[in-house]
Amino acid sequence: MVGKPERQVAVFGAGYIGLVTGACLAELGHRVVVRDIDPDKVALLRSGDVPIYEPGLGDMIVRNKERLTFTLDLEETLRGAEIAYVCVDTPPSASGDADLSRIWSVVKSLEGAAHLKAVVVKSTVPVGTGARVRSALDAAGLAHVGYAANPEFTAEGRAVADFMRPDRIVIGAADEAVAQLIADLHDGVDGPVVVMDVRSAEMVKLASNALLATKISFINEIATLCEKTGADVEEVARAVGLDHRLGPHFLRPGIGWGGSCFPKDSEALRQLASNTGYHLQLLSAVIEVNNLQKRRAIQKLKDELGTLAGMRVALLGLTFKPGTDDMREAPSTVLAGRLLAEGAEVSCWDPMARPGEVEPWVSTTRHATPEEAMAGADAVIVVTEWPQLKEVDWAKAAESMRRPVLFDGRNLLDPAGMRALGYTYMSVGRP
Ligand SMILES: NC(=O)C1=CN([C@@H]2O[C@H](COP(=O)(O)OP(=O)(O)OC[C@H]3O[C@@H](n4cnc5c(N)ncnc54)[C@H](O)[C@@H]3O)[C@@H](O)[C@H]2O)C=CC1
Ligand SMILES: O=C(O)[C@H]1O[C@H](OP(=O)(O)OP(=O)(O)OC[C@H]2O[C@@H](n3ccc(=O)[nH]c3=O)[C@H](O)[C@@H]2O)[C@H](O)[C@@H](O)[C@@H]1O
Repeated sequence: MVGKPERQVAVFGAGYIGLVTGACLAELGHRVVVRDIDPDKVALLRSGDVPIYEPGLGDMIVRNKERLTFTLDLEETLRGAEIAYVCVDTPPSASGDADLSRIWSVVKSLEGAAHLKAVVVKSTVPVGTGARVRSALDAAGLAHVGYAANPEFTAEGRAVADFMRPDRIVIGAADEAVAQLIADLHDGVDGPVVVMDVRSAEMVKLASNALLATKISFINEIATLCEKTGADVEEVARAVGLDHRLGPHFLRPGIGWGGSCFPKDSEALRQLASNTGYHLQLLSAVIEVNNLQKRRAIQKLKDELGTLAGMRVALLGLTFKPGTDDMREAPSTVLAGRLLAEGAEVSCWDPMARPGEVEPWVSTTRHATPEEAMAGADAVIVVTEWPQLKEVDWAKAAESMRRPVLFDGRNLLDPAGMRALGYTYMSVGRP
């Protein structure tokens, strides 16, 4: 740690974001206590294990074990803490609005922590949440404690690297000294600090995710049109992305976006608008295109096979993207559900997923290798572009299938090569 003083930080939530935040702040030289209410998670962390898969995280936790502790205990969390970071989950509620109950539970637990200098919300929240937290802190006699929004932009599978080298650190605060305190906490992080008011910082997070999702839905619609007109979306996306005003990122067509954030955050932003009486037309279309994209994959198979009833379909990859074990809102779940509803049998493979004993996974058979999942199948769908799929002996796998029908939902494989192996090959927006 160079320059800025070392701080004592309390982190609430030992999930993807809380763990990465806690570990990275410890790496920067701060003393960090991470609290969770899940006893199993805390026990695992205390035993030296990491409950999630995130590259580099385990090593970072071990490296900083003198400065980084995990606890269930509130008093231990807050003892000597100067800054309280709120990193709890904000899942969708039945209405589509973000469920902030865990945020309120943490804010309530801060009552009495008069020694804090600042409370910082990192969780993704609707615009206006900070103002409500501010009022709650004031009402709890903590008017002297600063407040900041510090939304997180890391992507799973590269969260540690993203945290240490972000495109920007956004800090929303009404008070300059509080903004400076949080900026100083990031001393050693390689990225620009952008300070603004709290509401704008909250909006930056939601707008960023919505725009990323928009780019993907846009290219997926263009892919559909490519299929109808004979153009190749991969060529189109490559050349469109060369325009520096548009950029090459988030133009990969596929079976639709999923994950713990795009689906919930886009819906939460839509509902935030609805709550003000405004209908976000563009974002609504972005969500609709994404929902259709997953169903279109199943329709394509149905068209090819005549029926899905009684067919065995192999799903290769289950997590919402490679490099993570996260199954939240994974497109594979919709595909499996639709296939089962059509009367198909589902076999699957994934190197990381933890689907658990819930529908639709309880009715599927999981295999140790892609080849095993494909043996005897009538069709196979590449759902997640795991690098392992590049190593599959596709020729042998084709022979082992009842019918070598392949829907490449991530445009991972070479169409001509796969057709030469005997596959009836379909992909997203490529001839
Ligand atoms: N997962 C990601 O890559 C990103 C997530 N975010 C946002 O960060 C927030 C957290 O997301 P994740 O880490 O993915 O969620 P998560 O579900 O992995 O972790 C949340 C943790 O908070 C714990 N928790 C709940 N109530 C608590 C309380 N009262 N005190 C202490 N711990 C409590 C839960 O037991 C859980 O371990 C969400 O708002 C999400 O939208 C933002 C950017 C990226
Ligand atoms: O708020 C969040 O939680 C995070 O959400 C996303 O990160 P993440 O969900 O981890 O993963 P992404 O790499 O963005 O992928 C999201 C989904 O979009 C899909 N995707 C992504 C890019 C693309 O070109 N095409 C495409 O279909 C992926 O397959 C995946 O299903 C954002 O990239 C992060 O900046 C943000 O912090």
